[in-house]
Amino acid sequence: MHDQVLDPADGHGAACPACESQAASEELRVRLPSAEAITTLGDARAAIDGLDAALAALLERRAAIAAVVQRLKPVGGFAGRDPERERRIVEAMAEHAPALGPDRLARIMNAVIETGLDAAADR
Ligand SMILES: C=C(O[C@@H]1C=C(C(=O)O)C=C[C@H]1O)C(=O)O
Repeated sequence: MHDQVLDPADGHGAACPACESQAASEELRVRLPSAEAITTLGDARAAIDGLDAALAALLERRAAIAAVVQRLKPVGGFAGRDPERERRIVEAMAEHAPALGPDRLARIMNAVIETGLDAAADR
């Protein structure tokens, strides 16, 4: 098992003020269990439950921030969908998830982005 800290500013060159401000951000520490170290069904499910709890928190936070983007853009919501921005998001994510690769990540992120736009419409 190992911990890994992902800095959102990495690879972007520009710092994120909301990430740097202690008052405006929280940290989520996530244990990243190694698949090779897991040998039982119970342990595998426990590891998945831990990762899913972190994923849920990240997805909810992402949706809230995507909703802010929709309010700030000249045309928000589904009408303001930006395929080029979405392609760059997937490309950047693929660097962190080479085993999934850009095609699978694109499918995942399409669902994440569409669900976020749907949730933003309720805000
Ligand atoms: C958030 C934006 O709006 C839409 C939603 C996106 C997202 O959830 O990441 C990405 C691109 C757009 O389709 C944006 O333009 O940055």
